[in-house]
Amino acid sequence: MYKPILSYLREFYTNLSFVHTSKIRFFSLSEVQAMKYLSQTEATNVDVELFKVYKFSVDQLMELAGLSCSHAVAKCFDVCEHSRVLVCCGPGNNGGDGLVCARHLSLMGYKPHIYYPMPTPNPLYENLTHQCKSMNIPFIEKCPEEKEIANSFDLIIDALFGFSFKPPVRDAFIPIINVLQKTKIPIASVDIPSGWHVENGKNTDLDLEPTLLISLTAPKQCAKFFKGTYHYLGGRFIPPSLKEKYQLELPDYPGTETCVKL
Ligand SMILES: NC(=O)C1=CN([C@@H]2O[C@H](COP(=O)(O)OP(=O)(O)OC[C@H]3O[C@@H](n4cnc5c(N)ncnc54)[C@H](O)[C@@H]3O)[C@@H](O)[C@H]2O)[C@H](O)CC1
Ligand SMILES: [K+]
Repeated sequence: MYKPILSYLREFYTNLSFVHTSKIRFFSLSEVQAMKYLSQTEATNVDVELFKVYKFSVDQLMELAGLSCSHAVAKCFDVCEHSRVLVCCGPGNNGGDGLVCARHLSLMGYKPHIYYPMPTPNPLYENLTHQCKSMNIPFIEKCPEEKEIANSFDLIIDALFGFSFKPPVRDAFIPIINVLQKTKIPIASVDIPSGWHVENGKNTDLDLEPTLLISLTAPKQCAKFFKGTYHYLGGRFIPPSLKEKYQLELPDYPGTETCVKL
C-alpha cells in the first residue's frame, strides 16, 4: 500500500515543481534515511562502470558534475553577497570538477579565483585550465593566507580531494588544508570535505567544516557525519539500470534541475 501512495505523491509534487521551481521537497524523510551511502570501493566501482560499461568519457561526467556544483552553490550563496569565490583544486577528478564549477560560476556572474597547486599534466586538465584562463579567471600561485582569504573572498569551493582520498594529507596540501580549517568564510565541498576519511568522516586532525556539501552521484559514507547547513546531491547522469544495480535509492531530481537538496 505504502509504495503506490508514495509514487502518487511523488508524481503529484514533481508536476507541481514545474510550476514552483525547486522550492518543493517531494521526497519523505524515510526516503532520505533509506538513501544509500557509498563506501570508497562502491564509489570507485560505480565510477569504473560508468566509464567501462556505459562508455561515458570523463569530460562528459565532469562537466555535469561541475555544472551541478555551480548550481548548488548558486542556490545556497547569493551572487550579490558571495561573488568573490576562491576555488581550491586538487590533482584528481575532484579538482577537475572544481575547474568546471569555477567556469560556470564565472558565467553566472561570480568572480572566481583558482588555487591549483599541483596541476595534472594531461590534456583534460590542461584544457580545463586553458578554458578558465581564456575567461580571465585568475590563478593564484601561492597558498593564500587566512587573513588574505578573509579580506578577499566571500566563499571557498573545496575541490581538493574526492572519493579516492587516502589519509594522511601529503605535505604539498597541508598549508591550504590548514587555512581551510581555520577560516570563517563559508566552504562548499565538492563530493567529500577534503581531509575527511571517505567512510569514517572526521577521524583525522584535519577536520574542515563545510557549510555546503555537494555529494556527486550518491553520498559517500562520510556524508553521515556532515553537520553543515546545506547538503545537495548533484551529478545527474546515473542510468536507471546502474542505479538499480547498486540499489542507490536516490531522491528524484525535480523537473530540469541538475541538483537536489537532501
Ligand atoms: N562517478 C562520479 O561520481 C564522478 C565523480 N567525479 C569526481 O571525481 C572524484 C574522484 O576522482 P579521483 O580522480 O578518483 O580522485 P580524487 O579527486 O579524490 O583524488 C585523486 C588525487 O588525489 C591524490 N591524493 C590521494 N590521497 C591524497 C593525500 N592523502 N594527499 C595528497 N594527495 C592525495 C591522488 O594522488 C590523486 O592525484 C569524485 O570525488 C568526484 O568529485 C568525476 O568528475 C565525474 C564522475
Ligand atoms: K572536496
